[in-house]
Amino acid sequence: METAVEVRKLRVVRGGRTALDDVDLTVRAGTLTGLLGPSGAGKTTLMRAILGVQVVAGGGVTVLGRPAGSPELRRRVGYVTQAPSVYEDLTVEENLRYFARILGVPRRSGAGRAESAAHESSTDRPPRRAGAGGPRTVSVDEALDTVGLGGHRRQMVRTLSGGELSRVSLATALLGSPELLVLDEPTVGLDPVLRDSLWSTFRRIAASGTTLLVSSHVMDEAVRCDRLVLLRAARVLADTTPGELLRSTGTTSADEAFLHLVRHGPEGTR
Ligand SMILES: Nc1ncnc2c1ncn2[C@@H]1O[C@H](COP(=O)(O)OP(=O)(O)OP(=O)(O)O)[C@@H](O)[C@H]1O
Repeated sequence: METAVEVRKLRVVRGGRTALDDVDLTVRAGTLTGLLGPSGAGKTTLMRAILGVQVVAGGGVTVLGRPAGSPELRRRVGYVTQAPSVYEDLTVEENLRYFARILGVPRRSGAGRAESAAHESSTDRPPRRAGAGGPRTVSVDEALDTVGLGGHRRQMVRTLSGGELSRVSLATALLGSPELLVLDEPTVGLDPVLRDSLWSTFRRIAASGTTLLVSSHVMDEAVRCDRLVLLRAARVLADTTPGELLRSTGTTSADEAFLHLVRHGPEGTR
């Protein structure tokens, strides 16, 4: 399988503190990878390095076959930070149309710069990934449907709930039809029902072939991922699958598994 992100011997120092230390990581294309770890573990720093906006002290990051931060990756990689990046005094649809115009994305489905998928329904399919036919454009309608905000399109952003607001930011990132989507703690502060619904959205997006890297400090979200990378104190504690994590630690929840790894180290797994 193709590699979307390759991190080798990455070392980052921020404000005199080692934020990442000798980090190796491979993210395979088309997978949903969870980046988990406690506050301060280095998750945001690693994401920033993948985006190419982090000064690094050693090692390197390759994204979609190019050095992280290469100009040509700008359209191919989407990033949603913890801070909402949409305009409060516009409606949901106005925000999306605004960002679509900047990106040169058409309003309607399938009519973009890409050739493919002109007949895809906008309601039951997530945005599709670039295939042999070249990059495909995700329309405003498709992005709204994918995040389940079709019914809120005329609502002012400032009146949305926290979960809806997160999903507007996610929808704007989908517009560029990124091959890699990097989401920094998208479920923080949301209730379990909303978190569950967002994770279902991530799974749908991944099923369409997009690579997702999603950070969280809620360990139990780990089970929704194809792969898990556990960070602790600037280092990778484990790079595994949810099933293997539980099996190797002899635990029944991701929280317990993490505690087991902290106490006994990766070598202490059964
Ligand atoms: N500008 C900075 N100056 C000094 N230290 C910093 C700076 N930015 C980050 N750090 C430190 O680097 C370490 C990693 O931070 P990072 O934001 O990557 O953690 P995180 O895992 O994303 O945490 P959280 O879950 O709380 O967002 C932390 O110890 C943090 O205090």
